[in-house]
Amino acid sequence: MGLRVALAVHPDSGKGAAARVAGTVAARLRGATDRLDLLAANTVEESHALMREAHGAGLDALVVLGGDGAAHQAVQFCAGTDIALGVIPSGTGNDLARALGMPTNPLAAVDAVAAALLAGRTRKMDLGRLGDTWFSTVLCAGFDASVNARANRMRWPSGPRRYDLAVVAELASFRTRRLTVTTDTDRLDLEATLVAVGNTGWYGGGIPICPSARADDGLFDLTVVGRASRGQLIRMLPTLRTGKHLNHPAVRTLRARQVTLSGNDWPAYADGEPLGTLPVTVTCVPEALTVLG
Ligand SMILES: Nc1ncnc2c1ncn2[C@@H]1O[C@H](COP(=O)(O)OP(=O)(O)OP(=O)(O)O)[C@@H](O)[C@H]1O
Repeated sequence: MGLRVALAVHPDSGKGAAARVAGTVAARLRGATDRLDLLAANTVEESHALMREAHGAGLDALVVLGGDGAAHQAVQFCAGTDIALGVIPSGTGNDLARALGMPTNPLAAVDAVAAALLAGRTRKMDLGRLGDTWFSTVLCAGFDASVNARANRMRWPSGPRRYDLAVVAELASFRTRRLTVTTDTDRLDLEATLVAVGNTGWYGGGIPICPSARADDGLFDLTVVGRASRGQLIRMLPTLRTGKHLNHPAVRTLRARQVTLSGNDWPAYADGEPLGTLPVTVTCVPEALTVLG
């Protein structure tokens, strides 16, 4: 039996960017496989059904063409299996692709994925787990999750500027809340602005919120921002893009295998997707995912 690969496409990702390159991406991947199934889905449910079907028929690798939301769906299928995940970024955020060091151009990325398939080049990465749901990048709650929710609702603009505008809009209404962060080694009780639990470093389209996070150390890196005035937050915002926010006196960092966030009912977002409300307990599962490249 030869190399069997499925290409999961979320056509809408990146305002239709995925649909525009899907044909070329499929053609380039086909050359590196013995069989390529195209799974183009316009709803999450349809995407899950197609992935389940392909999975049942035996699959060596699942390559996803889309943004972090599409990758999040594919991770659910590959986690804890031998099916290798390839990520070809064509969304607005692409933070998993960034963490994997994939080229940002989808055509360059497909060439990298095809080369990895041909060479059988895979590596393992850790994943976060919340109940039955896996996440690959950052779980966040508080100000950043409110920004994420608002950015998801916005139709304009596309790209990272959408997050910048959502930040400004959320600043006007956001209130700090009591938060308890309990890890296997620490406990913090504080009036908090936000908390980010990073398996990898970036969220929001390239913001290095947990700049020291590594996906192969079996640990989460946490960034917790305590009480900060609107003025302090505004001054902190530009430093988010450079990782300098960690120097701010309101910022605490922790490293842990397991984390419980409690003390309020903030919504939690992971990989840019809503994952319920606090309290949540998340665990870093070492080497839970095989990735191509
Ligand atoms: N096949 C699919 N069909 C419909 N919706 C999907 C599919 N896959 C994922 N989604 C959902 O669509 C939303 C946006 O998709 P996606 O993240 O791929 O694109 P994006 O928003 O352009 O990129 P990014 O998340 O990197 O900013 C996500 O909330 C995701 O859960």
